[in-house]
Amino acid sequence: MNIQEYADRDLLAMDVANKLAGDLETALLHEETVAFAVPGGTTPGPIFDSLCAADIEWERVRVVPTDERCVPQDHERSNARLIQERLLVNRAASAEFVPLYVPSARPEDALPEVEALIAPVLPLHVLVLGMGEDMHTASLYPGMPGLAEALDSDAPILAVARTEVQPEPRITFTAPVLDGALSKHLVIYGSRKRAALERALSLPPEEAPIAAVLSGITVHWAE
Ligand SMILES: O=C(O)[C@H](O)[C@@H](O)[C@H](O)[C@H](O)COP(=O)(O)O
Repeated sequence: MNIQEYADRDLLAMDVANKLAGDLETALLHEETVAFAVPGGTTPGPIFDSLCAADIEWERVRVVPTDERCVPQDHERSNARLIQERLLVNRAASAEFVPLYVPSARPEDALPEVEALIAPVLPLHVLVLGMGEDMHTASLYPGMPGLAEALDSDAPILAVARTEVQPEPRITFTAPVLDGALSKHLVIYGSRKRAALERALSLPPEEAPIAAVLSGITVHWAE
């Protein structure tokens, strides 16, 4: 793991967008199609705003969420909506979006259909993650039911029940899929998340799920 510090969040967003464009371009030299996994939340928007204009062969890029809230794509909490509105515009509009959520009575009922959608996309080539102050990443939360499975499952995705910290059920990539990405980036802002990351270095993934994906990752941090 290496940490790159930035003077402010704007500089971070522009530089990370450039680095991601470079990673995607490199992957496109070796692969016919490239899988690019991105998080939801409040952090990635400005990076997307810069990255969407990158002059790369977006038509060969498949964009997939690292995790998804089980809500309709037009819902304000949908990661698919965030990605469609902020990343898949401008030149990046020609990329293919692969959803992690499809409507179903229960999230777990949709897993076979979603797995069929993502199987041709895997493995992940370029990955961006966020992290909460509780050291969760994607929808892998400390102490959540099913975390042990999510940390070492052979299944690429899991349905995660709603908890007090997340108001809706989710679908998430499992830790081995995220950790196996060829190029991994974590973007965090502020001293509290920086301290949480430092704590995670000495904790097991069961207590700090981010610890399951830190090998070889580049951390981008601004206050
Ligand atoms: O669907 C999500 O919410 C993300 O995938 C989640 O893992 C996010 O990256 C962290 O919760 C950090 O969120 P912020 O960027 O809002 O701090």
